[in-house]
Amino acid sequence: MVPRKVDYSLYLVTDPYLVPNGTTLEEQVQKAIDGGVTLVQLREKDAETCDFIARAKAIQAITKKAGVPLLINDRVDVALAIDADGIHIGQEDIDVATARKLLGSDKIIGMSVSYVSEAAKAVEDGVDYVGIGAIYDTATKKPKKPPIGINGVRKVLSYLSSVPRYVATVAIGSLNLKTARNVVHLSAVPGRRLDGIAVVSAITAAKDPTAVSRELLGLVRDTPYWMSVVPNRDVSSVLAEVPVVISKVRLETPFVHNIINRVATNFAANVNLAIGSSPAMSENTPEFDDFAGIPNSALLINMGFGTDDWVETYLAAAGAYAKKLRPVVLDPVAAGASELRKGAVKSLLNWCHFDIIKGNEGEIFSIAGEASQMRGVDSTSNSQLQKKANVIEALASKEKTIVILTGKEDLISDGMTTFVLRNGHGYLADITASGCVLGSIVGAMVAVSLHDRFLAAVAGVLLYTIAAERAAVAPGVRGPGTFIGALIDELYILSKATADGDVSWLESARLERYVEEA
Ligand SMILES: Nc1ncnc2c1ncn2[C@@H]1O[C@H](COP(=O)(O)OP(=O)(O)OP(=O)(O)O)[C@@H](O)[C@H]1O
Ligand SMILES: Cc1ncsc1CCO
Ligand SMILES: [Mg+2]
Repeated sequence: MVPRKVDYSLYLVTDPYLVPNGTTLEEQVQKAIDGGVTLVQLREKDAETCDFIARAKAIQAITKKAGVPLLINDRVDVALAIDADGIHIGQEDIDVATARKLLGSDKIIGMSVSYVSEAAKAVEDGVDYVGIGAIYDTATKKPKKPPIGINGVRKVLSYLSSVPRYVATVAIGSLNLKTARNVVHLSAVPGRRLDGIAVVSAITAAKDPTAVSRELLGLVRDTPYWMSVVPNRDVSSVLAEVPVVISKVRLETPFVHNIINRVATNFAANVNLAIGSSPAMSENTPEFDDFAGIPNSALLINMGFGTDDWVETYLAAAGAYAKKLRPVVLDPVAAGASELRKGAVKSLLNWCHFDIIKGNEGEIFSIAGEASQMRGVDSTSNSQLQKKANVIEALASKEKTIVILTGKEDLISDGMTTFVLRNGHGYLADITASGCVLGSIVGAMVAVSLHDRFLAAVAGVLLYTIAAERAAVAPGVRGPGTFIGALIDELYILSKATADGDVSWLESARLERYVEEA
């Protein structure tokens, strides 16, 4: 028999304990289907068999009317009793061969998997789909295994792309409005992406399951802006747009939420004001949703200080901005300097998407898994340009991000185009937090230039490094101390001049497109 075509895009998995007071599971399922749920799994871990079957019949009346398939969790007998469309089984449940024999070839059989080895077994046994997870820590089910994150999904998808038979995939485990978009689109590997997401609490416990379902379906189906890269960018056309971005910051006063270390806090806040953006420094989780909801907001995560709960704070913040479809910049300060930092960056890249990642050579190489000479928070520069360019192109492609690698020369890549920028002044390496502050400037730029993050990065670096050149020779500047004040002044002067239409300062821009020598 030809397998039926199932739409896995938005797969509701029910949990009777999560239904809000004053409503019923049946009502929640109906509302979820009204919002676009494409597949339903009835999960009743504690129900008596007679109650399970009664409820299954009630749910089936709803799903049948809508033409949505209904699967039963774990219980082949219940599935047979109501002639459901299939079952979902876990690693410790009935084996696939027995289930298939009982159900027949035209029923859907799905299985939970966490690793490639489990996926391989499930494929061999003949399942129709695998539920990959748990992606995040999930409150709805006690995790038996550590959550696998976006990288775990990538591994299973890569494996499945090499299998001749098409086995469908959904991700499961804390998929919600904050996480779904990143998981679906960031986990994609060449030739293969998730068919959908399985959602438990975000829909079952929702006050408005229709609205949540509709929004989740959009996140699954709509390709986010960060999946597409403009090919063949040339210096002159990017340069022509730089003043537009810098002016927009001054005119629109974007809100830049900095989660930043105490060394850099005051400097970064003043620099934001100098270029016309509106800074807020906060690590207070309960206000993140409000901040993310401010129009033209952007988030900078600067992991300068390692506190006990830092990763949780960063994840909460990145999630809040992801939900509002607002940009997030990562400054992985001293990313390779300690095991703690290596682990933190790894977690962040496994759970979140970043629009821009900015770091010095040591930091970026560490994230990319490349050896470098880095020690402490200082960068070194003994890699060849080519090596740097190759590393950041690969990192940008993989993470669907823009990478800025700072140093005497700054390199910026979107994975396809790489620019080398040669402005700046040695004083920038003699003061603390010069890199941190650049991260905050780039946050302001990307807040007004979401559709072109590469341009935002170029605009931020040019404004900052040319301001530094001018500050270094400004009257009264004698060294790093006086330089800091002059740098803030020059950022203010150049930003205002640009908004007033005077862009002559950009004539000193020294940048070129990096082209690998044959
Ligand atoms: N020797 C230099 N000459 C010119 N510009 C420089 C030089 N060193 C750094 N810069 C500039 O300083 C800025 C910060 O880059 P850098 O690589 O020093 O960051 P960082 O080491 O992460 O800084 P920090 O950790 O102090 O915040 C960039 O804009 C870069 O272009
Ligand atoms: C010096 C220092 N220590 C932690 S963060 C920071 C600022 C520069 O990265
Ligand atoms: Mg430095």
